[in-house]
Amino acid sequence: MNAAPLVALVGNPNAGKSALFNALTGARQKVGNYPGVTVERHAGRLALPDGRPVELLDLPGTYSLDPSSPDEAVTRDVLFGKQEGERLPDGIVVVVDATNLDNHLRFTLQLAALGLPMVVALNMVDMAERDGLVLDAEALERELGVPVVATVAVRKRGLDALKERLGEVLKAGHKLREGAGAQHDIVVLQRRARQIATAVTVSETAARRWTHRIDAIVLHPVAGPIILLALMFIMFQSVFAWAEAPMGWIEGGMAWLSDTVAGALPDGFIRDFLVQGLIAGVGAVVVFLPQILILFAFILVLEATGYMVRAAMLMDRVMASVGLSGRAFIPLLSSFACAVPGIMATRTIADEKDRLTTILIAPLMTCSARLPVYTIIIGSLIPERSLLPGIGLQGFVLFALYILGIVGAFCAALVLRHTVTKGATSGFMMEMPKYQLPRIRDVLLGLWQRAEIFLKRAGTTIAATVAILWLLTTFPQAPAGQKQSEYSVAGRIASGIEVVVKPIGFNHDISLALLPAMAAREAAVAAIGTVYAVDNPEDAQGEATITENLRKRWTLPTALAFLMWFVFAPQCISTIAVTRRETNGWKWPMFMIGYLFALAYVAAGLTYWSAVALGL
Ligand SMILES: Nc1nc2c(ncn2[C@@H]2O[C@H](COP(=O)(O)OP(=O)(O)OP(=O)(O)O)[C@@H](O)[C@H]2O)c(=O)[nH]1
Ligand SMILES: [Mg+2]
Repeated sequence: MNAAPLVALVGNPNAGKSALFNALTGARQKVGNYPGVTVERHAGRLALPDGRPVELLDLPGTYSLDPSSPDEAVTRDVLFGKQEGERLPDGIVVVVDATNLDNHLRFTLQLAALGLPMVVALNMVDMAERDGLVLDAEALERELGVPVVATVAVRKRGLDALKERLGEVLKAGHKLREGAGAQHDIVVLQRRARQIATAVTVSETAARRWTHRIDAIVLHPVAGPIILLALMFIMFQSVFAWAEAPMGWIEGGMAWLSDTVAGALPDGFIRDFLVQGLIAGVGAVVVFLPQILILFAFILVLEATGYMVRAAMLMDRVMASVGLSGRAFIPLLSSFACAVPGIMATRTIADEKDRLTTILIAPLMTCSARLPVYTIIIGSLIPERSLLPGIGLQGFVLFALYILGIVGAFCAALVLRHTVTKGATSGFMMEMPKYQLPRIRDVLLGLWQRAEIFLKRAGTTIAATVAILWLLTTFPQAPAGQKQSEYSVAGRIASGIEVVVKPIGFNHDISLALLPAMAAREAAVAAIGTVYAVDNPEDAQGEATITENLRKRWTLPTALAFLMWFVFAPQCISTIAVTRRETNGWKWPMFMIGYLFALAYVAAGLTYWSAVALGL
């Protein structure tokens, strides 16, 4: 006697598979209005209209056939007959949520390519109707080439038709085409899903229509990446253009504070320490607050509108091509704020080697602590010229440095994935949220948090670093004719470092800034400021003075080499510490330090010598 045919219920999480399973079999599987309710298979029985029995399997929801978590893997293994003790299913019922058609059709398209006997249950049509969304099930059937039945699982609507169509396809039967459905490019899948969704939509609300129209542009194969690049470009131009005025106010405030403290205290060590050391050092960093806030305002707004997920999707192909998991996008994006939360966010990556690769390249994303260093060097030594009307050279260089970090990270990932962290890549799928106008309150709250983090750092790590640095650069006092910045303890340490970094064009100022930059990268700016302050104590302090001195003491090749160093070098200690914690040992942080220093040294050296050769 033949066993009853086996039919599996598959689909995205929260599509209503378990509800449909219960309705069809009379079982009582747990249903819940959130993804991931069902985490293992459940079997039940139903009778087709002609009386034949069918064994029905309820499976965990999954976004694709490249599952990223163990419960999702159950679904794939069942479909490919790889699940132990389970036979290959004779057919599948794909459950899609009618209110979320384009997201769910992505997976449906992958499944259709398998060639198994298949019926689509267009579920939750009641919810769709309530939203003013009318879908044409017959048109969907034509587009997909498989039977489509509209259902409302919770009201048992459409069940008879579903059973009827299931009986038909089981009778007809198809063979499983192993390896078919290999369309892994989710942007392509998404586009096809969107086309179908648009074709079968009879009417919809204005909000949904807009989401589709915008997506057709921002996910377009050519326009999409251009828009993404343009947005990033505008972001970096604005960092320079809009920050100027508020930076001036902060400078003014710091100058006032410095004058007030200097006026209130008698000449001597304490006054110098406070004015030249602490206030000047912390002030040199705090002025960059507006730039950091502008950068984050952009990122927060893009996140809130729903655009970031689209950007992730656009990047997925690039990420996959260097062997990174699509899930790495969010941790890498957070690393633009700081690598520490970025590295912690890699915990969402299930595959160990994927995760390790992401951790190792996270420090290459340009964290916000590099911004002050970049902008002061660029502002001082890159001429303020227009490349094109409205496009400044300075903003362009900043943009290029960010891009360089990203390119460097991708190259590193490619190499790592073929050597130390060899392994297969898994794709990813994400739910596409509707577009929304960002809520001002949320954006302001996010900015406030960033400002708090930044100012707290300035008041603690950076203040401590500049205080120590000032002491080390002030003592011992240089005899007449000797430079204080060279004679002092810090100066002598720097002279030692200089031996190593001179070949890549670094001067004594830079050598002195490298150590405090390990505590916090921004401290490099403060360190350079301190050098000029101790050498010329009678000069005014602040950004303008640093700029003037930089122009006098640095050459363009040196400045470029220094920028290059900051793109690649593994600086701050916190990143190293969090890497140690997340990888449970010293092996990987050591490896990270080693490869990043090597990269930084070579990149800075190449830049320096090319710039010299070009006569810059
Ligand atoms: N209005 C309406 N709600 C439905 C329908 N089908 C399912 N639901 C509800 O949608 C939610 C998700 O249903 P589930 O059956 O748990 O979804 P699932 O696909 O099994 O989800 P996972 O097990 O997480 O993959 C539940 O709150 C159901 O009550 C439907 O046709 N109409
Ligand atoms: Mg379920």
